[in-house]
Amino acid sequence: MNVISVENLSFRYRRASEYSLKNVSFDVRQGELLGIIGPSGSGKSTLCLTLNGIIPNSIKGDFSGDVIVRDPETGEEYNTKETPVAKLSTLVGLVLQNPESQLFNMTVEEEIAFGLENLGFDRNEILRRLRWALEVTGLRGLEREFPPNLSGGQQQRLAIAAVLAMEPAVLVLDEPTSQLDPVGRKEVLGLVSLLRKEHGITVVLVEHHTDYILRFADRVLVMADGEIVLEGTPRDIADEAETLKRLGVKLPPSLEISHELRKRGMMKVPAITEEELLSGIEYPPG
Ligand SMILES: Nc1ncnc2c1ncn2[C@@H]1O[C@H](COP(=O)(O)OP(=O)(O)OP(=O)(O)O)[C@@H](O)[C@H]1O
Repeated sequence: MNVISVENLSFRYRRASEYSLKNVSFDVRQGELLGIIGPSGSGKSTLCLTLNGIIPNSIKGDFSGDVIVRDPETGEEYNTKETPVAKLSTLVGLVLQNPESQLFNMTVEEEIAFGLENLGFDRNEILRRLRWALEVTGLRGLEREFPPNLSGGQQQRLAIAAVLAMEPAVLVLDEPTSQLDPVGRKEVLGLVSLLRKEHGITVVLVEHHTDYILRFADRVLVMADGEIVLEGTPRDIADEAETLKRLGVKLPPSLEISHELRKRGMMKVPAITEEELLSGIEYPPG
């Protein structure tokens, strides 16, 4: 089942001369981790903003095509251009690059409960979801902390907890690690893997660390200049190392080295991991 279907979507910001999205079509399948990569300015953040209806409902411009969100529980379909963002936000949870910009409550637990209280859930349901979100994101014990006092990785996990508490059908993460140090990055990507594997949560992840996407995504979209230029499994995408380089996508070291070795006839298939790199080298060249 597709939880989101994007059909012939084009979007140009007000006053912009160029379209930021050009005839983009793809689906998000229930339970998958869909990775999105592409050079800076290729339209990844703009695309994320269309998935929960911020574009075109709050950020206006020239919008054509459709984004359809399906509620997996009821099967109901919502066209984002006809549905308020408040409703869409309960189905598509969006987490942005900068955790600080998303946190505005005095304590961790208030931050997580905030959206639930606004939706009018009863006290028991709020407590149940609060406990679950704290547990999953590893924030138990920090309930009373002032969010700005948390580390970057904890803050981003809190932003994810606040969104997860709404029990959305899809979690959309727009470069959630770009403002974090390596420790924070590991915490957040570890959480993404856990959500996908142990909780079956559907995740759309924009990440410029291609390494993680190629290792752990189920499917990958590559964007360039507002278009989807490649779509496939991580293996399919790794096979297009030359195209990725041309587009300005930074390759993970194993893929970069295996790409060079393949050109020299010293490797047959691209290596995503170091293990694949080490076991795939052929010498003398075949
Ligand atoms: N608010 C805006 N108004 C006008 N143009 C914008 C706006 N936001 C983004 N753009 C333009 O839209 C295009 C796509 O930008 P977008 O931020 O979606 O790309 P991106 O792939 O997410 O880049 P990055 O990896 O740097 O975040 C760029 O040309 C950018 O300048």
